[in-house]
Amino acid sequence: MQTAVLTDVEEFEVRERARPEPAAEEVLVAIRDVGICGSDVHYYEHGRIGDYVVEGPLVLGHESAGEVVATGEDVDSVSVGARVTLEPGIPCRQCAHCKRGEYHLCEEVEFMATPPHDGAFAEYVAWPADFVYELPESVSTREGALCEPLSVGIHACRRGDVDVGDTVFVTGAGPIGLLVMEAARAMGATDVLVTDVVESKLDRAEARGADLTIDVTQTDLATAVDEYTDGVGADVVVEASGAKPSIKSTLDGVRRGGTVVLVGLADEAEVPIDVLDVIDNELDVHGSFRYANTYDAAVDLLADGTVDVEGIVDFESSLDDIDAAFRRSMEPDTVKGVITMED
Ligand SMILES: NC(=O)C1=CN([C@@H]2O[C@H](COP(=O)(O)OP(=O)(O)OC[C@H]3O[C@@H](n4cnc5c(N)ncnc54)[C@H](O)[C@@H]3O)[C@@H](O)[C@H]2O)C=CC1
Ligand SMILES: CC(=O)[C@H](N)C(=O)O
Repeated sequence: MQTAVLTDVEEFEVRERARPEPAAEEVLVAIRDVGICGSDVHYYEHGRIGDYVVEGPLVLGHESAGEVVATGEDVDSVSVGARVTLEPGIPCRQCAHCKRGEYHLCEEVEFMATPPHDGAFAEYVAWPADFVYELPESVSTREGALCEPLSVGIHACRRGDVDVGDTVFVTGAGPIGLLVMEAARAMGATDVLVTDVVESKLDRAEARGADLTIDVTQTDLATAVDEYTDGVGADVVVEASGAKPSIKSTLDGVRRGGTVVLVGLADEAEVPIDVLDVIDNELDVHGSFRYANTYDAAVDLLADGTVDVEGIVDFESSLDDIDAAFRRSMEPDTVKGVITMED
């Protein structure tokens, strides 16, 4: 089978590898669509993300979906021919976190395309049957692949306890910010405010239903949020840019007693925030890391049309053109590219 292997910084090779055999509890999936995530692009450009260093050939890609073509002998939950989306993190299933249901916090999790674990830019992937989710007919494999970033959005909104009638303020209109916006709407938020520094990203957010978009290079964020909320502030702020000034500004947008959810990963781990502000205004500040127990909800939201992930996709490309696809993904206007493999 063909795989796109990252062999060096900014260097892919499309290589032949042996097709994997599914273990007893696994299914073999013929991959159809794989989204290109910011983290894939980061590994491509820099060969590392923080302490995760690419030390050998690595297959990137963790936003994937395809068709089951074989099942291991113990699998009865899914059949050959089913179209499925693959949840990319496999936990140990034994530790205290796994047993509490917070399996995304498992220290032993093996996450696709996070060194040393290979990802899904490959014709076939063998994957545990309990971490694939069947797609109904109305959901394409391209949409199925985007259950991954949608899951990040769902989890962030759950962390923020987004509720009916809330005003949610999202900083950063990349794929994650846009899907936080979609998830917040699905959970009942009535007003969604979005910031960015790139005009086309804000146009996209507006076209997808943001009630107010704020270009923070032109407009003072605190004033804009104040005006929109009659001086109250947003109930929930979700930081989805990873930009240091944006992280600091979350406290300017949230109401007293409100919640800040930090999703964006800053280049530097330390970003000073005003703790007196947090205490005085009794803010809840939550980290949000990946997701757990979100895929069923993501598939349902796509199936009934509550959430539209197609609107974040800019282009589709093939495994053979993966290098050009990654270069295009590095452009500031691009939100999401998808690698598609024909059957
Ligand atoms: N906590 C988690 O589990 C996860 C975290 N992430 C992180 O979330 C962040 C967002 O992910 P993507 O949407 O894929 O990234 P992205 O880089 O595509 O989008 C970030 C957006 O923020 C905008 N931006 C830059 N500076 C800004 C500022 N000062 N104010 C407002 N917007 C600003 C950029 O123009 C861009 O549109 C990244 O930091 C990523 O590493 C992504 C996935 C999972
Ligand atoms: C941080 C990322 O973008 C990636 N999706 C991950 O969960 O590791």
